Amino acid sequence: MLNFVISPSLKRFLSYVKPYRWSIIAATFCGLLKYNIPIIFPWIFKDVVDRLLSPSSYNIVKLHYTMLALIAIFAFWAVVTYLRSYLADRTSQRLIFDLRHELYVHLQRMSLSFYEKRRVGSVASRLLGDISVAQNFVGAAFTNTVMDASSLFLIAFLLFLMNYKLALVSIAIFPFYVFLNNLFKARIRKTSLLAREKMEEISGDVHEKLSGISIIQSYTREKSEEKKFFQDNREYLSYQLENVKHNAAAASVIGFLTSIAPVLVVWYGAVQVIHGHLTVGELTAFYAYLGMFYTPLNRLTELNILLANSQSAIERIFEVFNTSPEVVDHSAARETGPMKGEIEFSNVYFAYELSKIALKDINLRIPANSTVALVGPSGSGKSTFAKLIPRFYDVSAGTITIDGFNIRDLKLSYLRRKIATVPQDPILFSGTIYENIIFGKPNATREEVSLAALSANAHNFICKLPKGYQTEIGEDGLKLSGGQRQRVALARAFLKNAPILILDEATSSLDSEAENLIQQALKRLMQNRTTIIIAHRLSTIQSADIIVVFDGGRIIEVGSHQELLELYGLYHRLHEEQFHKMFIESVG
Ligand SMILES: Nc1ncnc2c1ncn2[C@@H]1O[C@H](COP(=O)(O)OP(=O)(O)OP(=O)(O)O)[C@@H](O)[C@H]1O
Repeated sequence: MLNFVISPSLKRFLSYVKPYRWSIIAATFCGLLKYNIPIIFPWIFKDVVDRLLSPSSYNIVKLHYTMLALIAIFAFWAVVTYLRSYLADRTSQRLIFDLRHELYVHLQRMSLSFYEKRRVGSVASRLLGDISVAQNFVGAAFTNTVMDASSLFLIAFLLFLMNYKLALVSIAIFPFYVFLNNLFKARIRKTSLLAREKMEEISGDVHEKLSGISIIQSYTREKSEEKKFFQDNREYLSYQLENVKHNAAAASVIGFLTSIAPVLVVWYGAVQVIHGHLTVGELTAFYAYLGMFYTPLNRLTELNILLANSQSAIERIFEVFNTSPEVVDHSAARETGPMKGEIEFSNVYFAYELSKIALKDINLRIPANSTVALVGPSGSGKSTFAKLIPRFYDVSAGTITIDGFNIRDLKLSYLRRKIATVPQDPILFSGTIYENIIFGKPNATREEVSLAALSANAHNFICKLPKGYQTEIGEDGLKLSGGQRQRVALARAFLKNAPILILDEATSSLDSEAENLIQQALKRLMQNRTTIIIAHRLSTIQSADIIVVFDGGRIIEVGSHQELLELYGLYHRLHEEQFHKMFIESVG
């Protein structure tokens, strides 16, 4: 009935279970008592009935003692029941806690490439959903199997002990029961799986479409979206209806079998009583045991599904655990004290995938405290170049040094502490504005936070908010404008005060006042540090010390604005195009 293989993931899962083995053994032992103690009752009931029916052996004092003893036994049963549930559930909850914690720690260390290959929702579902499903493995495999198998065995033994012919009659139904039960379960499982997969697809879709509702409305796609949802929903309905059909059939067929089993017992048993081969007490006990047979039998037949589900959850969890971060510290990685910020790329090549090289033969020296602007057509490699500096990816060939040290020889935490990144569309987390700014330096004082906000031109707008720095932002809080978000992000970078700044210029255009405030803040932020700007608008970077022009993953021009214009190359062309566009926009 049970079929599971000990895969490497399962082995690793079991290593998490190991510290709790004594609790699991104790829970299993209590479970054995919990499920087997009640089996005493029909046996005693049989004696009581038989003695009552034969007044010669009637002993009222013995009856009282027996019943009192039974109450005491059931009081003990209550204690082991408590212990069984408490120990088993406590163990599995602690196990989930350990696993979830370790998985989260592992996820935090995973390299960017890991997240780029997966949907965040699916990673989160492993952290939250799969771990809970895996928990069943402990309950089902370790405790239920032993408990249920032992009570089945004990009941069958008692039945045969009382009357082997009646025992054979009573279990004659079970092979059919197990066969039909498995048959229906397999069908129900198949349709439930299809339904669950469909629902996953639908919820992914709904999530995506509702987040992008403005696009749907502006392209007036409501009707076609409605139609697509209707089709998906109908497909889901058809799986569910199929399921309903199987469930109903299973309830009727299985119900029929479980109802006729006692009828057969009473029928054949009554004949045996009439012929004097069986006492009434024994028949009553038979009847009661038959009822007790179904609970463990049912659970054992369901165990396969439970084990299959929890095993696939375990595989999914350990698939993440078994993926190691690509970018890691080597054993001799070190910190080197204050950083000046001179960056040098030497013969750097980089490919996200083997077949496609994103950066080719990059050689560039960026002096400390200079401002370097990266320009070039979309997809030419600017962002990739910037991502290599904090080692979000490791170079495929060549070296990158900072102050003469290969960045691979520096501790990752040290390297990243020395680099502040301001992305195009800054990410602010749910929480207060204060918490968002202090993200840049968790031990900063209030004065440092306000100073950073002042430098980022954010202090004034924050003070005007109803709760100032303590205003909640994010999903349930205040929605900040694009410009305000950027200034909060700049305040974060001011607070971090790192010697290297990587700035991905925002592409979305802001009104001129917001733009001015940001430009002023940026000028301040760029002072006295090495700044790398991924530029999308050439107008803002003319004063950069070095402009680097990328095309097709190569650096094709390097120089100041004036020098590059005089080259009449790609920069000149891009510059002409942008100014032409701006001119058309301003007159049109
Ligand atoms: N995570 C990734 N996985 C695979 N390929 C990628 C990834 N990110 C970028 N690329 C590819 O690498 C090349 C360089 O992309 P990159 O983002 O560096 O260009 P870019 O110059 O910054 O472009 P843009 O100005 O549009 O942001 C492109 O061909 C792009 O398709």
